[in-house]
Amino acid sequence: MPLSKHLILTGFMGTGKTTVGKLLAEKLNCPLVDTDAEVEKSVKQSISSLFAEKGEAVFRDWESRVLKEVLSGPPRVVTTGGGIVLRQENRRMMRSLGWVVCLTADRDELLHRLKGDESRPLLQGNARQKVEQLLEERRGYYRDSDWVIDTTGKTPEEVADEVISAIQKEFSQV
Ligand SMILES: Nc1ncnc2c1ncn2[C@@H]1O[C@H](COP(=O)(O)OP(=O)(O)O)[C@@H](O)[C@H]1O
Ligand SMILES: O=C(O)C1=C[C@@H](OP(=O)(O)O)[C@@H](O)[C@H](O)C1
Ligand SMILES: [Mg+2]
Repeated sequence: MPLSKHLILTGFMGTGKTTVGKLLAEKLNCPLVDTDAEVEKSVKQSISSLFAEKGEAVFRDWESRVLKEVLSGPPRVVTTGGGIVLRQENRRMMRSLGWVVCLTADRDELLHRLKGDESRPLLQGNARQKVEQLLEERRGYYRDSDWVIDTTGKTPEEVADEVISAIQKEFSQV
């Protein structure tokens, strides 16, 4: 199904953006891009090693650059990193060029999904404390979206179907 605008997934780490985005792209038969994967391709290193070598600010610059480039292309399912909402320019671009669907999940479910994960530099160490602090800092930004979908207790497949039915009215305008 052709999209008339980007379908952008935002939300905290572990809410399932990357997983659900893949299912959405399959179900809608449309192209998919993940901003983290694009950053990794551009810098030719993993996000963890980019954070370790250059720090978060350099990652954020790459993230904004990649978002701008992705959103200037044809409509796609766009999965983002959880911190993309931190910059106002990113939030503005996403709201004006796409439908923004924010995924959420209960804190305990996030911790369960992310347990033992070593690929997310911001959660290394005391993950519970870091999740709580970052959720608190970002809560307002995540609310700035067209739809908020709670994924707690749902399979990725169920979440993808819920996203599709939420935006169905808009699809029929295509
Ligand atoms: N709805 C879900 N229920 C259970 N586990 C999930 C769900 N969505 C994602 N996961 C798992 O949680 C982890 C993080 O998912 P991921 O898609 O990478 O999240 P994000 O991109 O939002 O950080 C993965 O191990 C994934 O398999
Ligand atoms: O929330 C964040 O600041 C981040 C989320 C990660 O993406 P996911 O949300 O896909 O895990 C990745 O962009 C990076 O580790 C920073
Ligand atoms: Mg992801």
